[in-house]
Amino acid sequence: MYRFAANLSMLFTEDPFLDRFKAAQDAGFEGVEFLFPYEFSKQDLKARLDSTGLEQVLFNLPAGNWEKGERGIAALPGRESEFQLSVELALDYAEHLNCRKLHVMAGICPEGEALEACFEVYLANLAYACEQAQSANVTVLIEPLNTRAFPGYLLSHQAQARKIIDHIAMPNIKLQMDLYHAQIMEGDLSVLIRHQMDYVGHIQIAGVPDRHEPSDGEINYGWIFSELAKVKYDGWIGCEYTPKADTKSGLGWLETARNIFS
Ligand SMILES: O=C(O)C(=O)[C@@H](O)CO
Ligand SMILES: [Mg+2]
Repeated sequence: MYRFAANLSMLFTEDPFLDRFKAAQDAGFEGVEFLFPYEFSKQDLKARLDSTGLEQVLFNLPAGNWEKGERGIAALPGRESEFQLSVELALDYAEHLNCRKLHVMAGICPEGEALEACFEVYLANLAYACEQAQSANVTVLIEPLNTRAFPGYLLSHQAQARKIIDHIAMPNIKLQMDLYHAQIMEGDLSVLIRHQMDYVGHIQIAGVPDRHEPSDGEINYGWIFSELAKVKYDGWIGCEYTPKADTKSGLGWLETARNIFS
């Protein structure tokens, strides 16, 4: 049966970042994920994992200048050396935190650059990242993002991700299937899940349209969890949403899910 990971970039933000590990443990999570660990030392992060017994499930490679609107550099021509350094840094953290999954963000094709040129760089960088990650037993994940929240992001559809994974043709590249993004871009989630399952390395969830608790909005996650059980998904489910109020009071949905699927 799948396990739930708290996304510490979005959950428990009532607490300072390093204290969110304990908050996640207290709330019954078994694992954590987050966007970027790099402003903290890997030793401090490891100490929090050790003291809570939580598993570090996933984090992202550095994604360029986030404040200035960058959303990844893997597809940005001219940034290849920076990308290679980012792979090295992320793998160093992953090894220390015993983390087996890294999300590589493609980015937004800069104005004036041809889309084809960005895709060419993206494919070459992904192949490089997979080669580097292979000996560390790390899987590289790519995630289609919705264009409402991430306008111009290069990867926005599930079929596009499958093509890329087929093209790279390495055993350690998989799909990060975020059902919040998939619902906004495509819908028909039950069929999508059946269709994509062989490619999936990680799943994330949130309510649609506002990215609040999974129980809030148009997706029936009770139904989705049984669909995942039917296709024998036994990986992690990353809880990547912005709580409507405080994190803890919004966790009723998790208790319900655990009761049904334990
Ligand atoms: O926003 C998401 O969805 C993610 O999973 C992030 O890693 C990218 O912002
Ligand atoms: Mg996501």
